[in-house]
Amino acid sequence: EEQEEDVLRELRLFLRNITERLSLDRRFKAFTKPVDIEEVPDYLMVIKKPMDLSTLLTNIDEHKYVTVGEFMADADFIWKNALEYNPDSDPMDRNIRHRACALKDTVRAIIRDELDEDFERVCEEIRESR
Ligand SMILES: COC(=O)N1C[C@@H]2C[C@@H]3O[C@]2(Cc2nccnc23)C1
Repeated sequence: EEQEEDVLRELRLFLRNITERLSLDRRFKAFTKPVDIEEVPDYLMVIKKPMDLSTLLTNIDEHKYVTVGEFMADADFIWKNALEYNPDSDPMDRNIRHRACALKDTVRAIIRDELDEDFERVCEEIRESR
């Protein structure tokens, strides 16, 4: 129905805006592109679902997300993967884990501050109807 497509168009605009703002934040540079498997050959042995900000953007444009909750589930893989793959006490691992935690908190703060609960409920009704 046309009104539903209007809602999903607005959802994609909201999700692109969040994703682009995160991509511009220098703290999150390590999360902007997929981890380079040639540079890190064991990455896919440890991490079963790689995710990054550019892939989120592609998914948005491919209409993968019908609710903010579905987007957040993928966004969560970005920081969860970083905590899992970089667990050591050395400064490099601690630094990327700090940035991963900042990413988690920043996504949640933006959504708490900028997502209307009624809008997400309409998206969830569309998801259940399909
Ligand atoms: C989200 O980013 C990450 O989880 N990582 C883990 C990898 C280990 C380390 O840092 C990463 C890239 C890299 N490339 C070459 C040599 N060592 C590294 C980025």
